[in-house]
Amino acid sequence: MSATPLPAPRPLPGAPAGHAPLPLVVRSTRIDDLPGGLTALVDLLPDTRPLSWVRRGGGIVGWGEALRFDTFGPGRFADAESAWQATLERAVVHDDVRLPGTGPVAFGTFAFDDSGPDDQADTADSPARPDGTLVVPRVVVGRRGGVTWMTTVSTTGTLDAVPGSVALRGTHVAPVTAPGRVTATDGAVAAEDWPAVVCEGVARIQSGELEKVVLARDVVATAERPVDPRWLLGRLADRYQACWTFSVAGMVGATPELLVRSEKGLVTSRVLAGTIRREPGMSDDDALLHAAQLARSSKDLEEHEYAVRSVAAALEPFCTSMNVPDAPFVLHLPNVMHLASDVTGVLDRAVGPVRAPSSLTLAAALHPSAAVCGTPTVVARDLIREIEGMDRSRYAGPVGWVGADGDGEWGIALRSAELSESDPRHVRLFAGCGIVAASDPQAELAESEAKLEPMRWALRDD
Ligand SMILES: C=C(O[C@H]1C=CC=C(C(=O)O)[C@@H]1O)C(=O)O
Repeated sequence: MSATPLPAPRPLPGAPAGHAPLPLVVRSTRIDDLPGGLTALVDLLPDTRPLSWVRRGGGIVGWGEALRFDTFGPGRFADAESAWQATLERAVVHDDVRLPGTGPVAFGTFAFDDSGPDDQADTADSPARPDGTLVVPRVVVGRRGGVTWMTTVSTTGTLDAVPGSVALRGTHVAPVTAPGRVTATDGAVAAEDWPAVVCEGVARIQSGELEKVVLARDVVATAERPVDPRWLLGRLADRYQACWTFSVAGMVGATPELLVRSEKGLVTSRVLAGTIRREPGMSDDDALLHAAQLARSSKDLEEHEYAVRSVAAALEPFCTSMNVPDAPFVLHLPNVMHLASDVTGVLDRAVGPVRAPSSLTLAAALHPSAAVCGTPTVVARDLIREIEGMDRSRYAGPVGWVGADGDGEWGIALRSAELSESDPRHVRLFAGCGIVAASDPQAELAESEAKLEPMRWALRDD
C-alpha cells in the first residue's frame, strides 16, 4: 500500500460547512472524588471504544471521539503527527493541573508494518483498515501520584459548562459483561506448523543472512457473547501491574515493554528480550532460580543485546547524553520473566525544525526495534513478510498517547488482542519470540504459549 494524503479530520459537530473548523476547547481540572485502587480508572470506562493507558492504578483513560485521524502506509506516523500539530494550533486550552497527560491528549495505535496484506479490501463497502489511528477523546480522566484530574474537549467552540467532578458523577456506565465460554482456534498458521516457520528462521540465521528475527503467531478466540473490552482491561490492570494496560481503537492488552516515554526532556525505553516461563504456582525460591538461569543464558543474552543496541542506536541522534546499562535485570511477571534494560537519555532540544521531537516522532524512529523485528532491521522485516504467514496488523506496533507539548508514552502492543470490527465475539490474540542461531523451535512454541497466557486469562469467565 502506498502513502495516501493526510486524511481530513472528520467534520466537527457544529462546524458550518465551508467554514474554518471551530477551535477545540480543552479544559483540565482537578477532581477529588475518585476511589483508589488498581482498576479505579478503567472502571470509569463506557463499553464503546474505551481508551486506556494505565499502570499500577495511575495513567489516563478516555472516551468519546472529539477527533479521530486515520493514517495509511509508510506515512502513518508523520501524517498522524501533522494532524496532531494542526489540531493543537486550533486548540484553546485551560489547564489548571499541568501534569503529564493533562491538557489536550491523543491516544494512538499503529500497525507493525507499513504495507498491509495484498488482499486488503479498499471499497466503499469495506474501506481499507487504517495503519495508524489517533483519537482525541471527549473526556479524559487521569491520575498521577495523589492528583486526579478530568479533561473535557469541546468541539462546539465553547467551554463546557459542567466542571470535572460534577460531569463524572453524572456519567452513566453500563455494567461490564463477561464474555461467557470462549473457544480458541488456530490463526493464520496452525500451532503445530509454527515450529517449521521458526526452523526456517533459524536456518536463515545460520546461513549468515541475518542475526536475529522475531517470529509471531496468532490465535482466534470466539466468545459466547460480544467481548466487552472493559472485562479485559479490568482483569489485566489488576493482575499485570508491572505492565501498561492499553486500549485504543480495538487494540487491547497489557504490555510490559515501553518503547519510549518522553517527559520534560528525559527519554526512557524499557527494552525486553529473552524470556523464561513462570509456571503457575511456582514458589518464590524456584522463581529466583529461574531468574538466575535466564540471566546466565547466552542465547537469551544475545537476543537481548540486539534489542538494546537497536534502541540505543535509534535514540542516540535525538539525545545529548544516554545511559545504556551494561547488563540487564530480570523483570518478573505472573506468566514469564524477561531480561530487561531501561535505556535513558537527555533529549537534545535543538533537534527538530522548531522544537524537540515529540514522543510520537521518537516512537516512529524507534519502531521496529529488534525486540519485535530483528537484526539487521530491514533483512528481518523482509524475512517476517516472507515466512511468518500472518498479518500482524497492529500487534507489535506502537500504542500509547501524546500530549500538547509532545511528551507522552508509547508501548509496544504485545500481550495483546485485536477486537474484530465486524463480529464483536471474535478476538485475535498474538505472541512472538526472538529467534537467534541457538533457538529451539519447540521451546519457542512453548514460549509463545506462555506469552499468550495474559490475554487467554483475561478472556476467561471466572
Ligand atoms: C514479541 C514478543 O515479546 C518480545 C518482548 C519480550 C521478550 C521477547 C522474547 O524473549 O522473545 C520478545 O522480544 C511478544 O510478546 O509477542
